[in-house]
Order: sequence, then C-alpha cells, then structure tokens
Amino acid sequence: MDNEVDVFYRELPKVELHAHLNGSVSCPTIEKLISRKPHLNIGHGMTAIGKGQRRTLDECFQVFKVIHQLVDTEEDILMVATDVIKEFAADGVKYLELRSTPREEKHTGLTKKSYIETVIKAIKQCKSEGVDIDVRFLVAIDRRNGTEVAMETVKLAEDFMLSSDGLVLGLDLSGDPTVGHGKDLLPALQKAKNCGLKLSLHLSEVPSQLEESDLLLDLPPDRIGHGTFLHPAMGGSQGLVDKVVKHNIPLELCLTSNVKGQTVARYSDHHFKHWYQMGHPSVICTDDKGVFSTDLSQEYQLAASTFDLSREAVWKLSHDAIDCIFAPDTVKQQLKQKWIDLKPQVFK
Ligand SMILES: CC(C)=CCNc1ncnc2c1ncn2[C@@H]1O[C@H](COP(=O)(O)O)[C@@H](O)[C@H]1O
Ligand SMILES: [Zn+2]
Repeated sequence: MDNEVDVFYRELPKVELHAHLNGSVSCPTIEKLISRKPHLNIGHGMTAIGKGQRRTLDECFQVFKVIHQLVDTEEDILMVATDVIKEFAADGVKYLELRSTPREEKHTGLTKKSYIETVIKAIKQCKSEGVDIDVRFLVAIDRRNGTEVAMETVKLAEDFMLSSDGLVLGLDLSGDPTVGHGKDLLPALQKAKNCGLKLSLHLSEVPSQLEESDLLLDLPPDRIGHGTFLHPAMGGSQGLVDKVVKHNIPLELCLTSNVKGQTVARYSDHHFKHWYQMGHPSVICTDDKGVFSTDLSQEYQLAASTFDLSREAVWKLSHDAIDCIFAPDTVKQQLKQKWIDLKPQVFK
C-alpha cells in the first residue's frame, strides 16, 4: 500500500460497490500467479501503478491484458477471488459487490459459465470460512465486444440471477470508454433491466461521451460508475445532471483511479465535490485496488483530507452507501444494525 492509513478509516465499516475483480488483485497474489507462470516473463511493475505515478487511459487498459494472461484458469480465478474478498474484509469492508467480465480461454478449458461459477464458489467458500463480509456479484459486459456478446452476457447473468440464491444481482457495463458506442448495447441493457437485473453503467468516464450518457440515462441505470464528465463544472451539462437527479441515481466515485488514469488532474478537482455538495448519493469506491495500489480505507481518508470532511461526515458517507446496494432491503437493515453496533468502537 502507498500510504499509512489512520486507524479510524480502517475500522470504519465500509461498503464497496465498484470493484473489478482482475483490477483488484494485490501484490502478494500477483507474486503467486507469476510463480505459477514463470514462462510469461511478467514482472511486477507491469501490473500496478505506484504512488505518484500516472498512466494514460490506454496504458491502464494494457495493464488488464497482462493480468488476464496471469489469470486464465479456474484455479487462478478461485485464488484471485478468494484473496480479493479476504483483503476487502481485512480492510473493514462489510458488504462488497464484485464485478468481473466472464472470459473464455480455449487453451485452458475455461468457459464464461465456469468463470462465473468459480467466482460464486469463492464467495461461498469465504462465507463458509466465516469471513465477515457479505459478497455479491455483478456480471460485466466489456463494451469493446459489441452487441452480440452483450446479449449473450445478459442471458448468462439472468440464468445465474435465478439460480445463485441472490448472489448474482446485476450487470456492469465497462471496458475502454473510447471504444464502441452505448447505443449498440441499449437493447441488451434494456432486456437486462426488464428481467430484473440491476444495472451499474460506467458513464462519461472520458469527455467525449455526453451523447451516449444522455441516451443511457433514459434506461435509467440503477447506479453510475464515475460519471466524471456529467457535471457542467467538468464539461458536462445541466440537462445530464437533471436526469441523474430526477432518477436519483447514485454515483460510484473512485478518486485514485481517476487521478492515476489522468481523467482528473488533481484530487481537489475530483467531481466528488460537486455531487457531494448537492447532497446527491455519492459512494466512495476503489475501482481497481490492485492496479491503482490503493484500498477503500485510503480512498475514504483521501476524500476526507481533500474535501475537509469531519469524522461524523465520513461516517455518514459510509453509512449512506448502504442505501445504494443492489441487495434487498432485509440486507440493508442488517447492515444498518451492524453500523449501529460498531459505532462506539470506531469513535472510541
Ligand atoms: C484505465 C482505467 C483508468 C481504469 C479504470 N476505469 C475503468 N473503466 C472501464 N473499465 C474498467 C476500468 N477498470 C476496469 N475495467 C474493466 O474491468 C476489466 C478488468 O476486470 P475483470 O477482468 O472484468 O475482472 C477490464 O478489462 C475492463 O473491462
Ligand atoms: Zn470501473
């Protein structure tokens, strides 16, 4: 980890709603993967962006290609998912929605179905070991892969939603924002919504997507990933903000990811401040804790120090994230009780 984090932020119970599985792989897990596959000649510097370093968006997406080479069997996925879940739990995350793009790897026999089954197996294994975290899964659509694959993914997600005892809750739309157009994915997303899958869409991660965002906001999605350029202060428009507000769509905000990926110049320029000031539901998330060398406690501490938030305000921020989860109301109530029980210890 880059920074020392104050114990308050570690002990703060947290909700993580925006975490890509293969972007969340920690250094120790990468070491294990590298030693399993020495022939790939992958060095550690190729899978993470350290303190003070920045990369272009394009370079960041190259990093995922390297990680995908290291994670290409059921055994790898099981290890990666188990490690990531335990790391979030150790960081004080009590509820986690993991997302990942199911991949097919012909040379190892991995199928999209077995990919999802393996993530579910990891979630169940952690639960049976008593790891103190409630984990759910969102199936991701990589926008690069177009209409047909998106439709296939929706079908797969629907099957798992109906058979996974509430573990698979919805869909994520992600991937390189400079590739493809949301209008081609609209029918698949509409179908997903109609069958009861929740939708979290990466929107306006780069400045050129205003028209696409306008279109996708009419679905409307259940949550927005980043939404960096929606607000007029960031080059967006009041019309877009009005749609987000009208539908009360929470934003998943990932400070370090945006700064290291250079879509936001400085922490103090982050759009968190605009939405938070409006009182709009804003959830602090990590995006890719492995790639961006961070964790959720650090992200809360960064938000607090950058925007001068009191401890009570930070507590409210983590508490209010509970209302943005995709799991049902009974789970929200359980989490709220947990927050009540833990508060005296955190503020001791
Ligand atoms: C490049 C950069 C600044 C990344 C942060 N912003 C992101 N924007 C869009 N898609 C993403 C981002 N981070 C991760 N992903 C998606 O998550 C995948 C990695 O996790 P997984 O294999 O789905 O388990 C990537 O291939 C990509 O499709
Ligand atoms: Zn993301």
